Amino acid sequence: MNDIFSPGFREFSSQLLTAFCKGTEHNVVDKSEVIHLFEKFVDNNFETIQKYAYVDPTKNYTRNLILENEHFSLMVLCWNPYAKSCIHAHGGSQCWLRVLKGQVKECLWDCDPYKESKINTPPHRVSFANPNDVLYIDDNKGVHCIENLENPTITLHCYAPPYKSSKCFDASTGAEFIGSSIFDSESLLLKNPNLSPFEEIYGGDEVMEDAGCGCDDYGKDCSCGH
Ligand SMILES: N[C@@H](CS(=O)O)C(=O)O
Ligand SMILES: [Fe+2]
Repeated sequence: MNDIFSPGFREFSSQLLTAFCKGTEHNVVDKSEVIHLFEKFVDNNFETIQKYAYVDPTKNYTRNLILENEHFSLMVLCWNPYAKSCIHAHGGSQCWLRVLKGQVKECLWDCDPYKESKINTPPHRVSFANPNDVLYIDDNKGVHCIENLENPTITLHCYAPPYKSSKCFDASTGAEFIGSSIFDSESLLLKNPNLSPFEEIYGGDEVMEDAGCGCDDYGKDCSCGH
């Protein structure tokens, strides 16, 4: 394991590895076990994780890899205000997203990504996730897009196993295309010349206000538990 990792990272990484290796025969991991590991790790290592938070102000969102092995990848994503990912599947991986700072809106289409060639309906479900909330998705659950509202936002993602490309759908036409997952930084090595630390661009550690639950937007379920 690389020396840049703090003891907290090493412990978390080895616990994740244990969880992912023991999986089931279909290689599917107990979601709640990973959520529990996320909670423990983030609560004790918030400042270390923030060191990975680099931003390219010209992009929707910036992808910063912390670590990757054959079982999982762990990354910090930084979302500029009003950034949005395309509607996408996750290449067969299980995905956990925890909000560290700010807020995200998730639009979910409850469909089989590999049977669809176009997605041009409103989402089936919309949820909002605030600091400490965890969203989970895999291709059986459907496809999603993540949107950031006005607050600059940082999220921690884990994908098991890692995926390099996935099926995406154009937000305006609904047409499918393949998107590649490119990293702007990898284990603190900057790959993109436009990167600056999140704190330099958006300021320090002021507590972000809980923007509340917007589950009435589409009158459907909300994962916030309201
Ligand atoms: N899955 C996306 C982020 S999100 O929109 O869930 C990615 O890895 O880029
Ligand atoms: Fe995603």
